[in-house]
Amino acid sequence: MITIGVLALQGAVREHIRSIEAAGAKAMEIKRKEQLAEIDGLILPGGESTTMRRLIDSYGFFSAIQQFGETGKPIFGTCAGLILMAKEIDGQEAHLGLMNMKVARNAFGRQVASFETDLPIVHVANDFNAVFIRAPYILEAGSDVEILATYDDKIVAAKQGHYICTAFHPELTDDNRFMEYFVEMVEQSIKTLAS
Ligand SMILES: NC(=O)CC[C@H](N)C(=O)O
Repeated sequence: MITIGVLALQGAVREHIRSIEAAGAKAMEIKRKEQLAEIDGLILPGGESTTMRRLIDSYGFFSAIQQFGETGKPIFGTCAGLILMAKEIDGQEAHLGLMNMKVARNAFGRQVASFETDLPIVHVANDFNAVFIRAPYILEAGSDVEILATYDDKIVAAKQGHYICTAFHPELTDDNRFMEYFVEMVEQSIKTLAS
C-alpha cells in the first residue's frame, strides 16, 4: 500500500489524514523533514500560507520539499497549499515555486469568504462537492499547466505533471473522488519511477 504524508505544521491536517485513509491509502503526519523519505506522495494542507511558510523555514522543510518534488514524487496543495506551490503570488514574494502559475490570495472577497458548489473537474467528477474557505484562485497558468476546474471563470484546480492543486478543500466532505485521483497519481508515479 502506498503512503501519503500530510505536512503537519499547521492547518487542516486531521481532515486530510481521514480523507487519505478513506481513499484507500496509508496516511502519515509529517512533522520532521526526515519523514519525507518514508512517503510516496505529499499533501500541503489548507491553513494560513504565511504562517505555514514561516514554520516550513524554521523546521528546515523548504528545500526538502522542493527536492521531494524533484525526485518525481507527487505533491498536492489544497488552498493555502496551492498558494505555497505557486511560482508567483499577486502582490508578494512566492514560496516553494513548484507550479508555473500566478495566484491571488483571499481572492473571492470578504462577502463570499466561504461557499460551496458542485463543480465539474477534469479526471475526477462532473459534480464534485467543492468547499471554498477564504480561497485563493489561479490568475494565470503556464501552457504546461492543465486546468482541471473553473468557477465563475476563475481557475480553481490545476495539474502540472506530478503536481496538483485545488483552491477548495476536498478533505472537508465525504466526497473522496479527488483524493482517490491523487492516490492514483501516486500509484502511477511509483510505476514510472521504478521503470
Ligand atoms: N482555507 C485556506 O487555506 C485559506 C488560505 C489563506 N487565505 C491563505 O492565504 O493562506
